[in-house]
Amino acid sequence: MAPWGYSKENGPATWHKDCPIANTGVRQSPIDLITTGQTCAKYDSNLKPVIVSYPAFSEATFLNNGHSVQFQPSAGNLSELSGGPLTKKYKFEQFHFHWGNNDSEGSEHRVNGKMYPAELHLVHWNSESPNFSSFQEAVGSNDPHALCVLGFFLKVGAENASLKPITDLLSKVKNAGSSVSFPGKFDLKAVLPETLTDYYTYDGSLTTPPLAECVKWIVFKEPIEVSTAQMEAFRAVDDGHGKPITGNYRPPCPLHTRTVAASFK
Ligand SMILES: NS(=O)(=O)c1ccc(C(=O)NCc2cccc(F)c2F)cc1
Ligand SMILES: [Zn+2]
Repeated sequence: MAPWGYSKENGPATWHKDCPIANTGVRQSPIDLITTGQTCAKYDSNLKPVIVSYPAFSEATFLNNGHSVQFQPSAGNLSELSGGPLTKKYKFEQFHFHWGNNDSEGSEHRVNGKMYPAELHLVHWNSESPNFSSFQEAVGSNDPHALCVLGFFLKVGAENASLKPITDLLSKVKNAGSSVSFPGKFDLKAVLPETLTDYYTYDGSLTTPPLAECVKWIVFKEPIEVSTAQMEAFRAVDDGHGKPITGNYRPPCPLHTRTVAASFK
């Protein structure tokens, strides 16, 4: 089978062929985050702010893998995540984005059915587990919280100066499979809202094959602003079949018996 993607021929509705968990899994991601009514997110006063320690990355690769663009620092990076719903410390692995070809679609998670134009995923793995000692092993470990992904919605507004080094690099990785070593330092902390207090959290999966059900998801309520020009820069990145990547987002999956917790009222 052709490698998975987001077209009619290889998109989310076909992934079950190589990845049965797509249809049989009961903790698949993304989901629609419902804030009122029966199955809505439930306020949990025990949920603490998320704590990130992201010293500026000095060595990293920026890659177009044909289904997203990904920023991956060298293995030595010391960036860590803790707090929030987590009981362990997590190591930063990479960040990447999901986006649409217009401002009314693009995010993977939705809020009461509303999609944002894009979503940023900061991927981490549990560095304190005795069962694995790398990201790859964590994904394959069957540990329900082997990974923690922080999701941030992007919305169109003012130019985001902190993300400019990334959006300015998109033209350099236009072709699928191309990568560049990131020039200089990148301060990821500056991209995020100061306070990481208001978020939804639930147990889910990778949103792309192998769709492993090993992710503690933390999706922040407050979107990050980017300019129209910055959004357009994502939409010019190619998918390896001579077309721009437009709509590299999976539709929402059934909640099943899961509950979503909210750290805010
Ligand atoms: N969108 S998301 O945040 O849910 C997500 C995060 C990471 C990956 C990933 O690393 N895939 C490649 C990969 C690498 C090593 C081992 C794997 F199993 C694997 F899928 C996929 C989806
Ligand atoms: Zn993602």
